[in-house]
Amino acid sequence: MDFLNKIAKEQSQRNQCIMELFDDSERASDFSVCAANLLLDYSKQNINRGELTDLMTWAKKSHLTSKINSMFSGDKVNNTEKRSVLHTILRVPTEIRNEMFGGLSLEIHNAEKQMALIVENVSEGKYKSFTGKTYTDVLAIGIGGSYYGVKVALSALSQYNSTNLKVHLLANVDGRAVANKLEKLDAETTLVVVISKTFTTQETLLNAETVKDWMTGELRSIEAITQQWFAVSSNVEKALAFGLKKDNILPMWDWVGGRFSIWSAVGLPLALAIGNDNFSLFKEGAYEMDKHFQQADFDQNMPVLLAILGIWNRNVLNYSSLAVLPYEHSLRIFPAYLQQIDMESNGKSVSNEGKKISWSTAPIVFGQEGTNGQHAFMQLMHQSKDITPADFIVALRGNSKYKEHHKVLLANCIAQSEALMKGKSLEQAKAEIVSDEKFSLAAHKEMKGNTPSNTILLESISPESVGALMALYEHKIFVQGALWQINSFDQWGVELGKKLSSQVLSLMDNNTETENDMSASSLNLIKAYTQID
Ligand SMILES: O=P(O)(O)OC[C@H]1O[C@H](O)[C@H](O)[C@@H](O)[C@@H]1O
Repeated sequence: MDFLNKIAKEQSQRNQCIMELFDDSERASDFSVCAANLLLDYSKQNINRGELTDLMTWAKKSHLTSKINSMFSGDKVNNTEKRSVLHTILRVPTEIRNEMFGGLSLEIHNAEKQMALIVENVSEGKYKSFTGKTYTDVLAIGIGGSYYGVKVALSALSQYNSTNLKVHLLANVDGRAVANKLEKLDAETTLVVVISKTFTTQETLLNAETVKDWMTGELRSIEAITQQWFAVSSNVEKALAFGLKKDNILPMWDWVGGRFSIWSAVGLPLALAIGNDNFSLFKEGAYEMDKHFQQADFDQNMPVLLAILGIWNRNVLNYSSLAVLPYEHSLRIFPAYLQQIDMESNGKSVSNEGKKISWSTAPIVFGQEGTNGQHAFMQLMHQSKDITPADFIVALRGNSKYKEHHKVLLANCIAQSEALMKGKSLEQAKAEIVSDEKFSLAAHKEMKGNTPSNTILLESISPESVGALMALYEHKIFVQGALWQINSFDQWGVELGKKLSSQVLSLMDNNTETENDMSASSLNLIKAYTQID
């Protein structure tokens, strides 16, 4: 990182205007790249050719190629947990995978077969419920990585739902969320999938217990659980102890990180909605991106470019956030999904060797559907002092029935990236003042501009394009972690809160034996709870 520190110092007085970079007439076409049917236009970034070339050279010198190979070949790149990171092999076509990974490939193949069979039999009504009914609904219980991937892909691909099953997700432990789901469901026709890699996650287990009580109450038999419930977990013992049938437990391997696990049996609820064929296409799209990522030169490599531009913005230009703005209703969950895969992966400050690092890592990722953001937080992006880089994501084709809507959507997407870059000078604002307006109003209308953005174009929303998009960001995050020299695949930072929540729970139950060193603030809050009737 010495190189980055050096250029960050040199750049501290940098006053480069993005618009001026377009004096280079080839910029728009040269600063864009296609892969897996996606197009990334990064010409609105605040970086010139020379700077980009220097960053590429730095990435090469930082052994990025060997780090990429290392991940794909199964080295234990998750060094704190001594695990390989191989979600990518779940997307490799079987014949190629067999050659590369032999025994492991067979294990994957068996899980795929088991999953495809469940999807086929449930959606075709061959698997019946405990009372002999055809399933109408699926309730998937899981949180974090056992939720976001499914959630984002389910909503992105809702137009591809090809079975008659309605899939519902339950992540939040809030009783209101549970009540809200259960009131819509009929125990006789609901199939339940518990997704938990560890099968120890407090929220998931409590939700699962409550749903189990509901179902056994409704159907008056514990046998319903053995028949109507499936689990996806690496902790078979715990899943069995919960009451699940061995044949109904699908594997989750320790070499697949939770937040990268949608490609495994964790994708079961998704496949139950979109069907086996669409699920395969979803993986194929991701595989296209994997091949591109492994083969393309860095200056034509979409994930590498996205990662390096993010590092430029974070570590050289010192921008601390990233707005993710899908101009696409079906991608509305994408910012929330990215928050997990980006911030949980790279929100760290210790190197792989366990040393404190001096550079910043993951930006604060936020966002929502772009059109809605325009009428809310984008005011800040246009006029506050801080610069917020943005990723615009949009599909060229929208809903075929409402073409005019899609034109307006796309127009807004392009206009916002233009406005963020161009801004409006005080002079321009003054020139717009009409005679009965106060001249001082011009200052309020000035817009800072010079805000960098990427635009990612999908031809249309499809299983392949959504798969490719998700793989693109997975790899972007991997590259950033590799260059920041951190482990993107652990999440020790979430542990303390979990431990303290057990202590708090015990105090809430008035358990006087509980050892604690809670602050007076927290003890007061606990007391407030214990005093309600
Ligand atoms: O799949 P599970 O073991 O239930 O874990 C669910 C989630 O909880 C953890 O605390 C982590 O923050 C997530 O990375 C993980 O995906």
